[in-house]
Amino acid sequence: MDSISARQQLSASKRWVIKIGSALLTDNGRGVNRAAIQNWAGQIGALRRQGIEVVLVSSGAVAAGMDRLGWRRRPESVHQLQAAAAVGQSHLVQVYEHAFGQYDCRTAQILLDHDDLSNRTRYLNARSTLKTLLSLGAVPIINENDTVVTDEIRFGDNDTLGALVANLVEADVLLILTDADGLFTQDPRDNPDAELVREAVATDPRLVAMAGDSRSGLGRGGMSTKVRAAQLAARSGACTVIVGGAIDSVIERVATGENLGTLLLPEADPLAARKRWLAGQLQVRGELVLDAGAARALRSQGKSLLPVGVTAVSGRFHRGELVSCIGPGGEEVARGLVNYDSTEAQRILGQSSAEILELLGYRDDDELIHRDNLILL
Ligand SMILES: Nc1ncnc2c1ncn2[C@@H]1O[C@H](COP(=O)(O)OP(=O)(O)O)[C@@H](O)[C@H]1O
Ligand SMILES: N[C@@H](CCC(=O)OP(=O)(O)O)C(=O)O
Repeated sequence: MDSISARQQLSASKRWVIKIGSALLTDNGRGVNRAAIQNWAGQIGALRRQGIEVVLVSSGAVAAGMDRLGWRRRPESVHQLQAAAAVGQSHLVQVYEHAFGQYDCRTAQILLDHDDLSNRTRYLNARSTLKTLLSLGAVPIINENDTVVTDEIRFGDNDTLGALVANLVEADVLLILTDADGLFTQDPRDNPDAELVREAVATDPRLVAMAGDSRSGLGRGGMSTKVRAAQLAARSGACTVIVGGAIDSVIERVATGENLGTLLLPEADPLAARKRWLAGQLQVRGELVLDAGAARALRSQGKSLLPVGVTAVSGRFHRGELVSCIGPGGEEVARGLVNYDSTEAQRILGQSSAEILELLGYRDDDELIHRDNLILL
């Protein structure tokens, strides 16, 4: 993929995770930077009006708490860090709520820990809640649940959390806003000759060697966790952009395809990467039996699965879960994320999509499974 088409693809994307780091948010430790938050909220509001959904992953709780408690240096003790996070987090979300309120955007606070994403039930719950919030037009604001995590269950840095959230909500883009203009060939603070990497494949092993640690004393990961986050995000097909959050109108400009910061791309075609990730990630919750025409439409015509081509439904599943599509001869044809739950699927099977509204009283999608969410086997 060349640079122009990859950048243009950003402008066509529909769901972004935006991660904002501590150094940027707290203006290097001088309390929460309200003006910057106000500015990003305005830009995110503009994205939403263009139809792009945004999930925010915001750091800054510890740094904001330290400022409020009058602490100059980041404490060593876990309990002091947790206390600072508790003080800072409530202040942080209050600033966000006020800022987004100016643009008629609702916000929602979500605090996650590692268990929430590794435990199957909690993972699916988190995913459904986030998707529901997005469908309600709210901007979820996520941070690690610092006050309860222990070292064993810590994500450790919000770059990783941002990438896992991008996987969770199947985002197209992970935008990491930081205090450097992007990934440089060496840490630009020590090396004035370091050059900005404009674009690379996320898994390129040279990137990890370029990326160093954090210097601010506020941020945790530095560039190395950002590169690793891009690799994680690429697994579900997301592009990552690492860019300076203080650049004028940065979010809107990246969204128009402007060549800012560092673009890190998934290796394969993003859709193929995402489908591979889906296949490995999720458990099959049920089965749809297809008639011969539907099996052919999926296999050879690259079509979506419509209810009219389904003859039977088994298992209990929710909207968004993975189901298996079985051909009329009993062979597995495909797997995909289903748009209706098992009860709804029972009621609309064999019917044309035009009947969905009458049968269910509402119609979310015409397809039972959209072809973008289908993996042929
Ligand atoms: N190769 C590199 N390119 C750019 N920045 C780098 C590089 N290596 C290390 N860094 C450092 O990473 C810092 C950003 O990471 P960090 O302090 O964790 O920020 P954040 O709080 O936004 O996560 C930069 O300020 C920079 O000093
Ligand atoms: N959960 C922590 C985040 C720490 C962290 O990862 O910071 P950063 O490297 O600036 O994104 C906080 O809110 O302070």
